[in-house]
Amino acid sequence: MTATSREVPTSPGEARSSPRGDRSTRTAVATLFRLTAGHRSSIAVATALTMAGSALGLAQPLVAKHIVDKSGQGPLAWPLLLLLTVLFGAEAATGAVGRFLLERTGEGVVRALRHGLVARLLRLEMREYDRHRSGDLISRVTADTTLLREVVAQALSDLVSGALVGAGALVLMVWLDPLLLLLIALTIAAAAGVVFSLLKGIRAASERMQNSVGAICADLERALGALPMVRVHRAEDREARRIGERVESAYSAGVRTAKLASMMSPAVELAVQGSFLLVLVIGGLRVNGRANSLGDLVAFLLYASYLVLPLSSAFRAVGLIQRGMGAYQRIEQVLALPVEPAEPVEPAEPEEYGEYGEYGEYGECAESADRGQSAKPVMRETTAVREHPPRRAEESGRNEHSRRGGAPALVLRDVHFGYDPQRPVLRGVSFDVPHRRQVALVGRSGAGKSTLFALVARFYEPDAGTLLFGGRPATELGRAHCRARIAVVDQNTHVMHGSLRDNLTYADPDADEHQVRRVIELTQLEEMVARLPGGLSGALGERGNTLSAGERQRVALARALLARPSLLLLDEPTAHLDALNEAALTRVMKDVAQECAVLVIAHRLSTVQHADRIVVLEDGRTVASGHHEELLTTSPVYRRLAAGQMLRAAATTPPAVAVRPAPPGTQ
Ligand SMILES: Nc1ncnc2c1ncn2[C@@H]1O[C@H](COP(=O)(O)OP(=O)(O)OP(=O)(O)O)[C@@H](O)[C@H]1O
Repeated sequence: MTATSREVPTSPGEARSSPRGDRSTRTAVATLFRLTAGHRSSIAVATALTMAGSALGLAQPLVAKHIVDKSGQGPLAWPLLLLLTVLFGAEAATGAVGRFLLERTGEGVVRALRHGLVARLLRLEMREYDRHRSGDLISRVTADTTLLREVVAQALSDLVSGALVGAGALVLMVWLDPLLLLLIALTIAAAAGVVFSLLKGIRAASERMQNSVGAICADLERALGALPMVRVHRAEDREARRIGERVESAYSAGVRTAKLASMMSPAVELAVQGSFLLVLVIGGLRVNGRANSLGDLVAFLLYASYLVLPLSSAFRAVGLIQRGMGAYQRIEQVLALPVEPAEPVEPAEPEEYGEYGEYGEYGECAESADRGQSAKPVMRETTAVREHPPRRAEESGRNEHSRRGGAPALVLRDVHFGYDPQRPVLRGVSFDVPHRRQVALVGRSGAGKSTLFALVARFYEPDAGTLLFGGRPATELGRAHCRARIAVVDQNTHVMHGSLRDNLTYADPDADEHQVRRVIELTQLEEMVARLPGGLSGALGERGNTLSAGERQRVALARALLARPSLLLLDEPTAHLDALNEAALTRVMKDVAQECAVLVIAHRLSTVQHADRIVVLEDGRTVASGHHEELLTTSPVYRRLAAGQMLRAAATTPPAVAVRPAPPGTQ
């Protein structure tokens, strides 16, 4: 079974139609069996073994009865004793194998759930990550499944073996002494009443406990993710208190679960001991009155233990299942979250492949560029990237076709969007990003520039309007194809724990050494690589926090270049750089823009001055577009931006003090 198969709801609609709100034990047991749908053969074998074990166990009292009855009449019946030993050994062996199979089933159920959860968590609709705390989501894959594993492994075997042995014992007890059985049944019914009255509380407490554990993970992640800020503001105690409250809440929910579960124990004990007492007293009286033999009493007592003990473990199993259902409910909530819908895989199109190979012909295009770019950097990149092989041999031929085809790399037509439908962020954005051009996006903070990037990356879908990639509607191309065309370097440059090489080749794991070295050279990371212990194989810390912000940004840019996108999205890539590095990177970007389309969010005059076109965003609308000088005269909004704080002057001098950047998340 996989977690995304029919057994667990995979969409909100399915989840709504599932009996999630129904908290009855019957539903819980039904859920447990539903979860084991892919393990039916193992369960069947385990059940057969358990039945065999039960039969072997049930035969023992009969043999014991004969041994007792015969011992009064003559010498000890050795063959019967031997038979009893064999029966006991065989029962133990079959029981052990059966139990192992059931426990393995429990592990299998949890494995499938974890696979399903991980697959789902990585594919949720972007809005869901805005709505949920990642620490809590992670705890559902770890803490909740761990609890469920214990429940499934233990409760399933207790339920199956308990039900089988109990049923067998019941039949034989009816045959031996129906009256005694009735008395036992009444005692058990009383215990069952107590147990079932406690189940709802156990489930609620367990759910509260798992929620608190999720909150602990989320709050701890919040604090560790912003540790420098926590330290600087001396908030360790405050954070510890905050997380401590969650710990207390988990503790009290755990204690309540334990209290309710332990209240079950006396009820179950009472049923067990009461049953034995009843059998002993009433059965003893009947032996005295010669209604039954002593052997009958011994056999009945043994059967009573076979009935009562498994039933008591079945009661405990039901309690355990309710605890597990608290955890499962949390798992099910995640499995019901909407994921990005699957889209049909588009057949390969000439335009598409052409664009991917373009860095391979960097130099050639630079030479044919008609915009009078400065020769020096272009020449440098000519040699640099000519050695960079196209991804496919046939691509270069298609490149020409695509370039002459001429559809812009990206077109936005009257795009509207709001994270919340009541609060639109984009209210009519239209512009083109032609191939081999650099378009700068400027606007005040909150104007919607990053939101636009999120739409281009298809993290969200526009409420209205159209996005076209290479002349084709984004919806027609499919998300994967749109994303394969782009690379993004944003302000939160994502550097992951792992080696520098892993980080650089993330988009293209098959990139060869030469290609990696070239992008390192392009982004001027050589010095950093030489300094890093282990060089390219050197480990970067969690979120790349062993690097400076500028280094992280250049690593992200190198990774983007290695991906050879047809559209490069840059969010002020020079933001963390000093004047020297800024100038170098600006040159690189200019050259990159000769081979692919570049859309750059700009906060600096130096960035916009190098752009082929500037698009001005104001209140979610494109209000002007053109060249820097042109806009200075035609657009009051742009003039304000350029004159005011929004477009910071190019850094002509490096910052006086190199500030060690805080890890991402604190920025
Ligand atoms: N995930 C989100 N959920 C809800 N609202 C959001 C989300 N991201 C951004 N917003 C809101 O959308 C608006 C536009 O934000 P956006 O980040 O696109 O602006 P921006 O132009 O990139 O700003 P800046 O220049 O400061 O980075 C803001 O009002 C912001 O609060």
